[in-house]
Amino acid sequence: MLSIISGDDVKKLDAAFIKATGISSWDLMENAAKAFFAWYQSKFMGVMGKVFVFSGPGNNGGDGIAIARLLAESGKTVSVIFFQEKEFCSKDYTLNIEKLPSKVNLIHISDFNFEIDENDVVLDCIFGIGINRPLEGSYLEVIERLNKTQCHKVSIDIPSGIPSDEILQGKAFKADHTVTFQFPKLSLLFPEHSEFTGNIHVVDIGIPDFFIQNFHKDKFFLRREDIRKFHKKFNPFSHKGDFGRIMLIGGSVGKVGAMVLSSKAALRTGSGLVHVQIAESERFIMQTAVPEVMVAGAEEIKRLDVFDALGIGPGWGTEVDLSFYCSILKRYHKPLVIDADGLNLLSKKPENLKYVPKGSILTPHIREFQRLAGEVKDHKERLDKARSFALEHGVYLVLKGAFTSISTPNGEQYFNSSGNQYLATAGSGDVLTGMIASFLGQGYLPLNAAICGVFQHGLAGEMTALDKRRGVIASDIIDTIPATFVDLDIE
Ligand SMILES: NC(=O)C1=CN([C@@H]2O[C@H](COP(=O)(O)OP(=O)(O)OC[C@H]3O[C@@H](n4cnc5c(N)ncnc54)[C@H](O)[C@@H]3O)[C@@H](O)[C@H]2O)[C@@H](O)CC1
Ligand SMILES: [K+]
Repeated sequence: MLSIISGDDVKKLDAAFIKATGISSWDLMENAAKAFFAWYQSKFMGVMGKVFVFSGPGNNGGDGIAIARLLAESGKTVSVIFFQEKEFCSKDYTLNIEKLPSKVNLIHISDFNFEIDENDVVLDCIFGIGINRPLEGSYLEVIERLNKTQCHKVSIDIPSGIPSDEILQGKAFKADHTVTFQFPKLSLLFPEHSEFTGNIHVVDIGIPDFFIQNFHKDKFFLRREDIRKFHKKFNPFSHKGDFGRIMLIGGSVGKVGAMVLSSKAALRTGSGLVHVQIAESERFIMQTAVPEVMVAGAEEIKRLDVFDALGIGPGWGTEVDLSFYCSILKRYHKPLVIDADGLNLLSKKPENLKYVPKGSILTPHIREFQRLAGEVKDHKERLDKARSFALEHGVYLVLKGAFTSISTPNGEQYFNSSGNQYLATAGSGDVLTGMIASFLGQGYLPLNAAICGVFQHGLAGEMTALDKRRGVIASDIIDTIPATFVDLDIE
């Protein structure tokens, strides 16, 4: 898990790391340049064009000069386009200029002719996380011109113009890829910036995560290698009961498909027993579609304590009797999952939030969260609101979207790295509800259930998109859930 720290803290981190290890700031820049170079070799090997490195006056520009050297040494034709004479640039920038081989063309921006081919590569090293005001003057003109140029575009650390932790004011470089150092900067995860960041890649520059955690402890980026440790181990003596008995509640007339998807997803995630409570008239559809589920009668709804977890909301409709809903919330004393209409019904009467058992997992998408918690001006404010909502109500708030965030009752936020745009398909959220409820029913702590559910849902989306792309439907995601256990090597 990578800690996400603020731009201001990165400077303190660098200083502390340099002091503790005795390495120089130049060495750290060299690590960054080498990490980028390794990424470039793996991803851009086949791109034969020239490389244009646009270098600003700070350490982001310095990274660019060091990268230009490594690329030139590997045989690439490289030009560095600079804006400021070295006297006005950072110390490590200047040191790197002195090490630049003579075969690198060093061109002042005012002398550059912008003859860039489609196959060429532009590296954006104009500004990094040290940007402290909107772009203007020649920086703005150059970036606007580059944004209109057809070629491969890669931003180093962050697209120039975007601040590390805030929403962009004004213009920024539009990259196809952003290669960011050590951890993703918070602003790279904002939907407002997706047109600038392109694909985001995190490369390691050798600062151990425990070191970074000294500076910040409440925002984390979840990666594939982190997921195993959140999983529970089962053994050959485990029986059906160990895999949990869950109850899913929802499925009004015409919307029972949502429960078909949730219950199948729960079974594919490993639940031992899945009961559903749906509109009586839909019973036949349900049992035909998923013979493995048990359709609950009214008496089972009375005895909620026998279930290891509940999942409430998929396809429930908003005409549900609120006193029935509240009686479920009041009588169940363990964490449960609430999604879709289960959330919309809470938005109708927010005072009912007090009946939601502590540690429950709420899974709104952006619009559902807005109904629940009110309007926000941007994603930064939305994340702040998600954090305070989780703290105030003692719940885990899974805010769905690209880089789904999980806000916890103690103020932490976890950002997911798996998934793609193809998950935005009808029923995809119902699948996630089934998966999280399943893990919860298997005895996972709520945080672990949310993390494993969110990550594997995204991973299933990635795996199924390999041969289906925009043709992915929710049923494909369900079919791929078992393969995610294999892929992650989880028993
Ligand atoms: N630990 C890390 O993350 C490391 C970061 N490094 C790099 O260092 C970068 C940060 O370097 P800096 O702090 O020097 O910041 P920048 O390289 O972003 O540039 C800051 C400089 O630009 C000026 N400036 C800011 N906004 C401006 C604007 N709109 N117009 C004109 N001038 C403007 C500032 O006054 C300052 O001189 C990172 O983004 C990364 O690329 C690496 O070199 C090594 C280690
Ligand atoms: K940059």
